[in-house]
Amino acid sequence: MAEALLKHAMDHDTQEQWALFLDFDGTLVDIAERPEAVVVDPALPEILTSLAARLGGALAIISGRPISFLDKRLGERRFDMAGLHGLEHRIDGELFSCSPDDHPRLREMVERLEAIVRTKPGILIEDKGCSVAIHWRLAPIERDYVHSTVHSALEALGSDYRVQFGKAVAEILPSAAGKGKVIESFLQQYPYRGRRPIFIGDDLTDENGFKMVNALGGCSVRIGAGDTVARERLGSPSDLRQALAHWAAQGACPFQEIH
Ligand SMILES: O=P(O)(O)OC[C@H]1O[C@H](O[C@H]2O[C@H](CO)[C@@H](O)[C@H](O)[C@H]2O)[C@H](O)[C@@H](O)[C@@H]1O
Repeated sequence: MAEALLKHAMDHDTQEQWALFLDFDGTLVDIAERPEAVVVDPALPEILTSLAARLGGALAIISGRPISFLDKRLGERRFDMAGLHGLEHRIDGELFSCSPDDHPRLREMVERLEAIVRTKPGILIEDKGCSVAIHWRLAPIERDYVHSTVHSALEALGSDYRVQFGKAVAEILPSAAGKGKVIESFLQQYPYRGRRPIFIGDDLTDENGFKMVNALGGCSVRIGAGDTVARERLGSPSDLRQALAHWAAQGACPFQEIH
């Protein structure tokens, strides 16, 4: 009994050291044909809530999606989050948002892009206010067309904006946005401060976050195949959900690198 209590206390101490950062698309949920078609496993919000409690609240979703979208899928104001690749974030209920009004040139460009792709069936424009994603998953043949359209748009917009490529998507966003930077800023604030970061993601946009946590001596985990600087790998979102459920229930962190 004493041994069990001691083990529990040690596990508890160990949990207290980690700050967990989780990407959304392709990481917590499977990739779907269209942005709005993603399906959240009904057990996921509860698993994340238990895990956040184990980690003293140091759990945040770090996504390219708007926070408003993630709240609808995971529960209103339930989790700390960074949305739009870090352009907006919410920590301990306090929201720091990005206003589309601060991006008039981007807003004009979104209108132009919408008009341009209207003639191209299968290309989807996802207008996220302070950024815009152009998807070609439904029309793979249009990949090069989207690349060249985005490059022309960027020439017109200038260096305040950059492109972020992802899975069958090119996104135009303010140059300052980046997952590494926002993870670093979470780590300067309670309850993340002083903890060792773990970042789990699946895509090009997550590489920047992996680099940051590697540099900070943390743990980086890539979901699925592909070149990466992440130091560990899991096969699929379903493998990750299982690992997180186990961690939430048993208290043992499933990632080898941090043992
Ligand atoms: O940072 P994330 O949470 O991984 O978000 C990255 C982008 O994910 C979404 O697009 C991707 O998922 C879609 C749904 O599965 C899929 O149809 C698309 O091909 C993928 O690129 C989302 O729509 C973007 O806004 C996010 O930036």
